[in-house]
Amino acid sequence: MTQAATAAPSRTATAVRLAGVSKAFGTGSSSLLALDQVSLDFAPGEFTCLLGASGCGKSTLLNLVAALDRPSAGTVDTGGARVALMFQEPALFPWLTVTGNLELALKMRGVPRRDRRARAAALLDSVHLGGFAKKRPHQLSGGMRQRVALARALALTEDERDEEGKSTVLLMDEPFGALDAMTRDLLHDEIERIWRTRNLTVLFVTHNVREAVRLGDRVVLLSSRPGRVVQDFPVPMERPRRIDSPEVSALAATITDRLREEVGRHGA
Ligand SMILES: Nc1ncnc2c1ncn2[C@@H]1O[C@H](COP(=O)(O)OP(=O)(O)OP(=O)(O)O)[C@@H](O)[C@H]1O
Repeated sequence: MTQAATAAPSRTATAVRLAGVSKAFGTGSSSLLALDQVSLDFAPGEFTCLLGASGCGKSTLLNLVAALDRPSAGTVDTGGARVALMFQEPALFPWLTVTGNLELALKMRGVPRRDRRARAAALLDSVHLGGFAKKRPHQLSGGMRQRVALARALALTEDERDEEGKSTVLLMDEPFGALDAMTRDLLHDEIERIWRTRNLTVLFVTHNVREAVRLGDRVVLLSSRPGRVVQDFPVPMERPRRIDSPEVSALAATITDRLREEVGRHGA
């Protein structure tokens, strides 16, 4: 990840910048080009949904932004922002209580012991789970576990220094993919509220086109093998949006047609 010593003028308008990013796995004839020359800018506080057929490199892109992997070419610049990642599976520690899971994340962030209990309680309140502090993950529903996972992702961006004005980057890899439609609807409202109040820059991967239009300020469509940006759709509808509204359905239909074209082209 590029960490420039001095802030470039563009830094104020860009939370994450991918410039000419390619990622190949393997070498020689067995090498696979997962991402090819992807250039994307994400503004601070912007909610972007990434869509594409299976295998188009969406998770690879998130991994690069999280610095879990390095690009084969090009640069990924987060300007030193705090980056948190949330997956489809909540992956909580089953032997710890809900509070224990959050306190551990806060400890990893360097939050002093004396502050952890109160910070964990505040995080739990922010995802409306204040009454479940002492429960263990298996005692919660799937939706509740994802709320805890969201609180933990937010905990991983907490810092004892209160750095005003720095947008936190939250990477979400199909976080609601395993949930039923009603729970997912509720969590859409939750994530939208938290995104607004915390001024998060969100990169949200999904296979669900309506979900992308419900949530995103923009929807970026990627092609497969190699992953390239096919089209960047702005989502102009006012919030709050309903996933089953005619406006969301109409734009989702347009994007689905474009996605089908891409899938047809690549036989994915
Ligand atoms: N560590 C790896 N080694 C080799 N190939 C990989 C590796 N990680 C991903 N790939 C390949 O790179 C391509 C992109 O994978 P990636 O998981 O990023 O796609 P995706 O769009 O997130 O897929 P899905 O929607 O199915 O989750 C795929 O062809 C995948 O097989």
